[in-house]
Amino acid sequence: MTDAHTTGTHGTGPFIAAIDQGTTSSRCIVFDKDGRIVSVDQKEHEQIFPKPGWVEHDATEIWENVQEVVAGAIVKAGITSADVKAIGITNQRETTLLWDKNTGEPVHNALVWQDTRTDALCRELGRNVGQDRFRRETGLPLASYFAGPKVRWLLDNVEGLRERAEAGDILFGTMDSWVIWNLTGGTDGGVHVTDVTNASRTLLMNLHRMEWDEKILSSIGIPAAVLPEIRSSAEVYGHAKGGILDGVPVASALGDQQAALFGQTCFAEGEAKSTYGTGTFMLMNTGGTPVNSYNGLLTTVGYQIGDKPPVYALEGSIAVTGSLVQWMRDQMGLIKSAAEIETLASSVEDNGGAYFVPAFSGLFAPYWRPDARGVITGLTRYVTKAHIARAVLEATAWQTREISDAMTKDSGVELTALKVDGGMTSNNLLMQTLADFLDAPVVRPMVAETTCLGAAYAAGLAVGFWPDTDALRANWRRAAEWTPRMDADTRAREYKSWLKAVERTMGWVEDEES
Ligand SMILES: Nc1ncnc2c1ncn2[C@@H]1O[C@H](COP(=O)(O)OP(=O)(O)O)[C@@H](O)[C@H]1O
Ligand SMILES: O=P(O)(O)OC[C@H](O)CO
Repeated sequence: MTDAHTTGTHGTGPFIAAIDQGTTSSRCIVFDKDGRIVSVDQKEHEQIFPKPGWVEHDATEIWENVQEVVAGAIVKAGITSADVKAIGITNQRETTLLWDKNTGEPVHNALVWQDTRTDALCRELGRNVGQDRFRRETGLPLASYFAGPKVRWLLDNVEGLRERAEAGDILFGTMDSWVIWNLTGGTDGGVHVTDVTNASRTLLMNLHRMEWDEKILSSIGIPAAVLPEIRSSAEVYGHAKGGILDGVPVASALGDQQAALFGQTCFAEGEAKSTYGTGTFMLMNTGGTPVNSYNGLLTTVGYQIGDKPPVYALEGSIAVTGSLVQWMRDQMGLIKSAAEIETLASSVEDNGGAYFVPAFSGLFAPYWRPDARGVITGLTRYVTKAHIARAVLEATAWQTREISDAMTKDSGVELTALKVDGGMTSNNLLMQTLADFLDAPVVRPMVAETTCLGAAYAAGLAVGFWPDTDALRANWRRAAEWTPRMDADTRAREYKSWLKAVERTMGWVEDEES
């Protein structure tokens, strides 16, 4: 089951270049008209952990890496800017940066989506403003995951910053805004924009009006002067200035999970995808109206193509999945590579009674409990590292099952099949376990790089490279499928044990500690 990517030119073009500014790395992929990969370049950046729970990125390093991978991908493809019809942008969402618009210098490292330093601030806002108000206007629960409280933290903690922000010298952006501003000239006329999908993750955008919500801005304490203009996900925002793609239109921006929804061509209501990387994010297209969640999901914008109405989505976000495998490798030393977890887990028949709930940053969907911490339960002397490896993989599958259940309750749509992508989908045992726990088929497309593909598709639509979404659908091809094999009794018994293990994580962190 290999993915059909190759490197080297497909025909003579033209092409679309997509930049994915992700949590652990930045990459650029060049696609041809059939949505096939022509070339890839990728570079990791440093993860900075100044204190427990704090996670930062150096945005200057990120912008340097972006320029490097763009040049790398173009050179590997053996093409020039004249062959590239548009650039699409996709990005890790929520990661928050403030920079000086006169110098282009970040005022502080970016605060990454996993960073929990705003937990106490969120509790305070919840008491003063009320949880319901945020849910109603923005579709999101008040949580440290989102950008708005991170902006407030920076304004409160970087000396003199609030005055500079109020004077109009400071710009806020998630990574899409930072990359687009720099790409289009930076201090020399760079455009300061974001798209509706990224804006829908800030806790600051009114989900019904697609505008910054003035009342929420004033209750969090963020001056409007720092905010980017909110635009659709597929339109020309400006043109690259300087660099290897000088003059090429910058024509899309989508948060990475929404880009994957787009790349998986989930254009019809009820279609869903789940992306298995550092964390896991399942999104379901819910059409033209936002669906309120009563079961711990997020209501978010799926995409908006130019001046067409926005398409909404329900999202279940899981903070720790692939990063648990990394933890087994780097912190525990139980495996040497991420792929080895499959070999180890396959050496036993089952989990030996052990369950691993990786609530390392609290629990995200459907619980939203910052006070939860990780547990391994059911331990006896019988349990070996192979059983733990199995429990690690099962944790990802059970968390997906919980989200899928919540989605069915909120949307009324029963999952008939799940489209998957991301680094963890190369693990066959995990994919089989997922099909077993969901009791539904799991399918993976030929081009597993759906995040970049989605950004490329949106940019291509904006410049007429592809005529419409039907043309994109025609490119989707199945590479692999896993069908359920587990009997219903075993599934029900195991699910019950999993839910019991989840209960054990709650309330570990006392209020004053977090
Ligand atoms: N064979 C595998 N089995 C389980 N997990 C894997 C495997 N290969 C990669 N991973 C995990 O997938 C993640 C990388 O996937 P990727 O989609 O590149 O993530 P991201 O885009 O979030 O950086 C890592 O956390 C890694 O531990
Ligand atoms: O960069 P990724 O793939 O880890 O995705 C991160 C998400 O966008 C966080 O919401």
